[in-house]
Amino acid sequence: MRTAERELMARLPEGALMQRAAAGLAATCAELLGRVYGSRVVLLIGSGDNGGDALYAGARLARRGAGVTAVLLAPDRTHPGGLAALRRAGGAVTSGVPADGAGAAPRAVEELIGRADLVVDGIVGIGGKGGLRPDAAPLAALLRDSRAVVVAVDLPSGVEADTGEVLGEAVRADLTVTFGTHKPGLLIDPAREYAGSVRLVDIGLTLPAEAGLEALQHADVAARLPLPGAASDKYRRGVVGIAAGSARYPGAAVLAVSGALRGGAGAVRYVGPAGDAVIARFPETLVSDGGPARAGRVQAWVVGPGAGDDASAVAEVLAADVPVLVDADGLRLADRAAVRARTAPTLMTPHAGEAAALLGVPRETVEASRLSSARELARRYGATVLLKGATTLVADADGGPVRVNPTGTAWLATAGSGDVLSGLAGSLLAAGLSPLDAGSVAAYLHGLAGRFAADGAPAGAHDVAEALPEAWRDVRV
Ligand SMILES: NC(=O)C1=CN([C@@H]2O[C@H](COP(=O)(O)OP(=O)(O)OC[C@H]3O[C@@H](n4cnc5c(N)ncnc54)[C@H](OP(=O)(O)O)[C@@H]3O)[C@@H](O)[C@H]2O)[C@@H](O)CC1
Ligand SMILES: Nc1ncnc2c1ncn2[C@@H]1O[C@H](COP(=O)(O)OP(=O)(O)O)[C@@H](O)[C@H]1O
Ligand SMILES: [K+]
Repeated sequence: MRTAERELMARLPEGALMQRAAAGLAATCAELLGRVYGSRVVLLIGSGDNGGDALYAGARLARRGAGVTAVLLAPDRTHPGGLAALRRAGGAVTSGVPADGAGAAPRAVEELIGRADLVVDGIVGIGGKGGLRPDAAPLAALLRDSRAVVVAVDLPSGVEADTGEVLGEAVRADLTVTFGTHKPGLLIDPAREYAGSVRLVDIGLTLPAEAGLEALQHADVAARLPLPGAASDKYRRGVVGIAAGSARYPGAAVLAVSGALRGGAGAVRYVGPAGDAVIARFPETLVSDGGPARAGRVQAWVVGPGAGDDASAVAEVLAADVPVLVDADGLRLADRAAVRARTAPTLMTPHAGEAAALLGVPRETVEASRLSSARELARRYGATVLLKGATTLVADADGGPVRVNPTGTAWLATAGSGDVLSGLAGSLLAAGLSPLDAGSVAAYLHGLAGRFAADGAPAGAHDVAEALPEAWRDVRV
């Protein structure tokens, strides 16, 4: 962002970029207010350009008849042009600095925020680090109890722009207006949750071709879906092997197969102790006795869902010279050296708890730092890692762009939905997708299917699997 901004700024008249940002911001605020004239708007203003954006937007609203007051956190270092514009437009200004530099915001500011219809958070944007400082933190705390709509400028102040971490107090916004491109902090939890809905304002930047973080869209997924052609047969489409389930958890096998049948492979082979349950539900499954090594040929393996303590199946699968997806119990049973020694691709699909166990850190650490956790796991195991949870991330071992899934929904937090995902992703691997594509396309379809299956009401994992064809069709339109 900074590089792209510098290049563009050098070619444009001074302040042009900020005016574009402010115009987009003001338009969104006006839309949220409905009636601008007579509305009460409070601007929270830090010392940088983020505050400048907010001040210019505030000036636009004041010219349309809003009562606008700017609360300055650094009265001596406020963006001068923005402040002058607000004053010219008839806006008011007050200090937001706590009496002793920390603690509570001034009483007058508390009252202002209490009466506001809309608050614009221009405390800090991409220039901030380390959570809000003690002088700014009380303002974020005040917003939590306010009835006003909170609009964050570029990012909710206090979240880490590059990682999605939240290191201390941060603003919780209803909506964030961001400029140029989405920042990781708007896409990855926990920060994502602070942003509310996100609106992107194009300010004319030329962005680098390769980003640190990528989010597939419908067209990207459609282009990666394995579709049968005239020359296809079931073997050419790919056979996926599922080594899952146990006497205790036969359902995991059924659910993994249900995902695999809807992932584009031409056939699904099942090995394990839940063959009867699988056949009863899905008669098209090729069930074989004996371990993975004695099953027929497959183009990819899925091992682990509900597998209990069968370490031998995991070892046999890891020894196979085809792409392998390791999930759930398989992650616990897999030997790290055996994973690292593999020459065919490996895709690991831990949730935060499993990732924490693999990294030797508490679960909360993984949840608080998803991006670095996924990258670190991928690096340590020399594998592609799909980290499940509120935000699903897929990281390759080579450190290239990480894929963030934009379709997830909390309705997916239901037992067995991860088993569906692993079957689905394994099927895509068997159909020839790279682990990065298989993982991110699977997460995308799975998220959509979760939304379709739930549609505002709880859905079980089997409902998610049954909604996968609808997700395919939706993506292909
Ligand atoms: N460049 C452009 O063309 C365009 C840029 N745009 C906009 O500019 C924004 C970036 O502006 P920026 O670089 O001035 O930084 P910014 O985010 O305002 O914060 C820096 C100030 O905050 C302070 N501060 C730091 N950490 C803090 C903390 N934890 N808690 C509290 N305060 C903290 C720190 O203060 P200091 O350390 O000096 O005391 C510093 O002065 C960007 O997000 C976008 O909105 C758009 O207009 C489009 C065109
Ligand atoms: N809060 C959430 N928001 C979005 N998706 C979630 C959330 N919690 C869990 N998920 C998704 O639900 C699935 C759960 O998988 P997993 O944890 O393996 O459960 P199980 O082992 O019961 O199948 C994953 O795809 C995960 O990304
Ligand atoms: K902000």
